[in-house]
Amino acid sequence: MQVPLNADTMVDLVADMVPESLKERVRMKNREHVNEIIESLRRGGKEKLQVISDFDMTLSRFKCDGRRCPTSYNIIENSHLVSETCRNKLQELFNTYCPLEKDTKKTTEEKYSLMVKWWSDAHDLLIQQKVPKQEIAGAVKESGAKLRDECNSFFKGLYSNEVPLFIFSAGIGDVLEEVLRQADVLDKNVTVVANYMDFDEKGLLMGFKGELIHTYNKNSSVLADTKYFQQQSERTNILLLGDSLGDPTMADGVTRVDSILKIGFLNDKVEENREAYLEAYDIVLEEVETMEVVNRILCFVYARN
Ligand SMILES: Nc1ccn([C@@H]2O[C@H](COP(=O)(O)O)[C@@H](O)[C@H]2O)c(=O)n1
Repeated sequence: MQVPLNADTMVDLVADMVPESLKERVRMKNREHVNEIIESLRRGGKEKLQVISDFDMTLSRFKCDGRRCPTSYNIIENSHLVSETCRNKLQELFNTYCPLEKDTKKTTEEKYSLMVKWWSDAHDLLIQQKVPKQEIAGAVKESGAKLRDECNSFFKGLYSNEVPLFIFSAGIGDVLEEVLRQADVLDKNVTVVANYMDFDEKGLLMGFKGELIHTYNKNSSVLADTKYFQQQSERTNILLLGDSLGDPTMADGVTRVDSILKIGFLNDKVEENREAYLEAYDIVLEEVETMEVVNRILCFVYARN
């Protein structure tokens, strides 16, 4: 259900943030509230802003030319770095657990242990393959992984306006960093927390570092080093970007939040998932492969002087 804007009291900023071509695919449960948050982000300006984003299927594309794009795990899984038997087992895991991950009828508690099992089994299989560090860049190059349209402007805008970007991902850190490096957007304002590979002295995968991060523990519980958010303590306005129902908790570790705008990319099974996404996010972008709406909001914030 969409709440009508009270035209007497509020300028409809959202109208300027949504290009005509995307109007039908941008939804909000409460447009008035979204207007209020955007206005309050603008008042704080770029100095008060920090961005927290998921990676797979949020910064990276979900589909390209009608075909699914790979996640950071799929990039390794589809490459020559794993045997065919291993690939089949990883795909079996994906086919079993991905629908459970996306199931909006199950609670987070119900999904939690299933996700731990998925990630742990996949890590075990990858470790058995002794994936060589040296060959990750080649696998990324050949993978067909792509960032969303207008992602370059998104990254470069944040960098030139000195706005920090925290990428909080349950994907493979080494792989997603390489995707960003090859797109030439891995700048100094970007911090990544993800599942990083651990290599032996020969550069072969022998484990994963730190606590396992999966879709439903992307919150302060896995941020062993809380220094990052302490360093950003003056930045009390948050723009959060995600694609799953686990992503809205990514800002839980932020020391103080004045305003937060949560934007969710609903990539698949739109009708079925719409209600749950409208509950979880302030703005829902349905099958939208571009960062245009996000960039317009950011430009509006940068423009304050
Ligand atoms: N073995 C696996 C485990 C997870 N995935 C998918 O990767 C996504 C991870 O990362 P985010 O950047 O979105 O946090 C996750 O949503 C899983 O669907 C996978 O492909 N293979």
